[in-house]
Amino acid sequence: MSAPEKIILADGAALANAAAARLITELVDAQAARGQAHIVLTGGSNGGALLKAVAASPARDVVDWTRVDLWWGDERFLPAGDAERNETQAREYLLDALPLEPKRVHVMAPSDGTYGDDVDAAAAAYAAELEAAGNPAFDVLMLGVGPDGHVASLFPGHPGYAVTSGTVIAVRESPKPPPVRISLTLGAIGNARQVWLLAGGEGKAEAVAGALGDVDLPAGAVRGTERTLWLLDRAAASKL
Ligand SMILES: O=C(O)[C@H](O)[C@@H](O)[C@H](O)[C@H](O)COP(=O)(O)O
Repeated sequence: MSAPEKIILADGAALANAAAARLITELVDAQAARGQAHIVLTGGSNGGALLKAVAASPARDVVDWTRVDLWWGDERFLPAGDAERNETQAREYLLDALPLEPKRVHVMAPSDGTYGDDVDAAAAAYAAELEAAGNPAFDVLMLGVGPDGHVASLFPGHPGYAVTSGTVIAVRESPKPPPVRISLTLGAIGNARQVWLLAGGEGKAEAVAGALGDVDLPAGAVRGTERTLWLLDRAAASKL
């Protein structure tokens, strides 16, 4: 478990660019050390901006994308191709432009896929996929932070936050729409070498201050084994 550290950037654009540059470097380092890299993507605006910044970076070509495994921290349980799916957005912002190995792109099932609308079966299938890959220690796991202090689809006071076993859960009645989701558990998140929390904008300031203070929030509960890094802009850091 690593103690939280923070880096404060001027604004949202600087936050996205700094996180993108850092991600590219970490991917290169992980591949040099271990031959491959596992990263976990997040939904949300800050995670999306990071992916767009990677897409726009000339440095992205130093990564061997054919040896990157992509996972998701959470997914909105919607039909394949739905514009609100985190997968759909990630493909549009970055993935479609990369020479990825399709079998290394580990998407959480849509609501009209193999498991139909059975979100429990879809969550179990993702846990099985992680297990089949050896429950990898993710090199970098990125998380957006909600104004209520949620990360992935683990919401304060919601049952998923209290789950202490297993790697993947089905989430119902999510306070943030859509209501049905799939999420990594706190335990699975804690298996990452590096956990990065991305938060930009004034709307996040209270959650950031609470999570880095002593409020019991999912954003404050996550830790990487080697590093827990908050990447903030000035507005999100304004209540620290
Ligand atoms: O699927 C999702 O909605 C998320 O993965 C969620 O956890 C998100 O990252 C935060 O809500 C922050 O989102 P914003 O960056 O858009 O505020």
